[in-house]
Amino acid sequence: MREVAILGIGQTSIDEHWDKSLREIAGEAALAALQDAGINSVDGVFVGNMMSGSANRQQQLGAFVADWIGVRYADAMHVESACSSGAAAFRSALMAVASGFMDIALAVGVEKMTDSPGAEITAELATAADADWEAGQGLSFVAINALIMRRYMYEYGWEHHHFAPFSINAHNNAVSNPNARLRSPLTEKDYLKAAMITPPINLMDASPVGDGAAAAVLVPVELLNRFPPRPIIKVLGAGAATDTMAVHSRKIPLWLSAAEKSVKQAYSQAGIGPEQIDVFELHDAFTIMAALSLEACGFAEKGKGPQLALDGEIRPDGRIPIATRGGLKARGHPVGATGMYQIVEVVQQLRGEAGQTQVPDARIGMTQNIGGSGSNIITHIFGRMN
Ligand SMILES: CC(=O)SCCNC(=O)CCNC(=O)[C@H](O)C(C)(C)COP(=O)(O)OP(=O)(O)OC[C@H]1O[C@@H](n2cnc3c(N)ncnc32)[C@H](O)[C@@H]1OP(=O)(O)O
Repeated sequence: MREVAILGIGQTSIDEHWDKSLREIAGEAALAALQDAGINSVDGVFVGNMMSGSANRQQQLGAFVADWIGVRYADAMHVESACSSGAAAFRSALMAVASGFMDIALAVGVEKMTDSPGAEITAELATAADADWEAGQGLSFVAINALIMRRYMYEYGWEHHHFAPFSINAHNNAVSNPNARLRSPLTEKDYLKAAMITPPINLMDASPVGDGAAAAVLVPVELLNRFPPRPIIKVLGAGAATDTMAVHSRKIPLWLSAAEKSVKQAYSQAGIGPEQIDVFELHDAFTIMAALSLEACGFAEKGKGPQLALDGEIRPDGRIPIATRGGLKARGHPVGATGMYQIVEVVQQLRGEAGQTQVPDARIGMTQNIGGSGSNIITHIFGRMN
């Protein structure tokens, strides 16, 4: 396998982009990544997306995006893995470049959710759950996560207000991110008085829907000397694992086994452990998911995730900074694009380009993108080499 580096990154703002089509959003991020890389053609295009078939009546996003950005005769494909489609596209591009199948690959994550009315978005999102045993019984993603959070609070003795620091950290970090969906700071009082959606999850525990795209260009490290000098950000480790589709089939519903398995693969490839991670963009689609992800990745003991947040250790100056550009909670969660936003943001941190929420001396960063309720989890670790 060849070592792989990130040559360029690009992203759009996350918003209700009524003025832009699916192809325009994807193209904006892809062309920004090519421009950042200083190139105008690639060998392969991998496009992560979850719901364009139903929300935008458009499939075949590999050819669709390649055509729009003027890349002809490339190897191009659409990669779908629910909310982890973005990381799945990156992983596909990584395998193609690492194996030598291609030299330059473009990974794009795109989602244009707000073409659908709210009730339809909820139903489209629920296609990532088990159709027979969850969605078909009327469970939305908010409801599934509410059941998990309620059980977690009961088992480990936490109360709702103990989850506030996850949301406050995310919202406060998003204020200085020009691409974030929600850019207002948040206080504990705001968190506590937010509208209840599905108890115990209120509006400030949930990520918002939105439209956006993010992209990255991957090249083998051995070819970097063809390009002008730049900060070298290398992929140090990658892992992926699945779990049962329905949460009720799991022996331990409060433990993200797929996160544990995928992160172990990534740590092992990188030759490091959680103590070496300087910044972690995790999948805080709901505050409970942030707690579970921190535990499964070795940053907190089982049932103790909220303590890290209460102690301030998740802030940019803390032990394990998370959601440094707003996370899914406030940067936004255009589902199939989210995994690529996480990667772009970690690259920004390692390049020292994260502005007011820059993590001091960040050298190693990790991303973790969750599909379904933990049924498909993809982890990547990146390192700054110069
Ligand atoms: C594995 C996984 O990733 S699963 C996760 C998949 N994603 C989800 O399930 C999405 C969860 N979120 C949602 O479904 C929706 O955002 C909801 C239900 C929380 C809110 O939706 P709606 O009630 O339709 O909100 P609506 O779009 O009408 O917005 C109303 C206001 O709330 C704000 N808002 C909407 N969502 C959020 C949010 N999550 N946090 C904070 N503010 C929000 C809007 O900006 C708007 O503000 P304004 O009145 O100042 O303009």
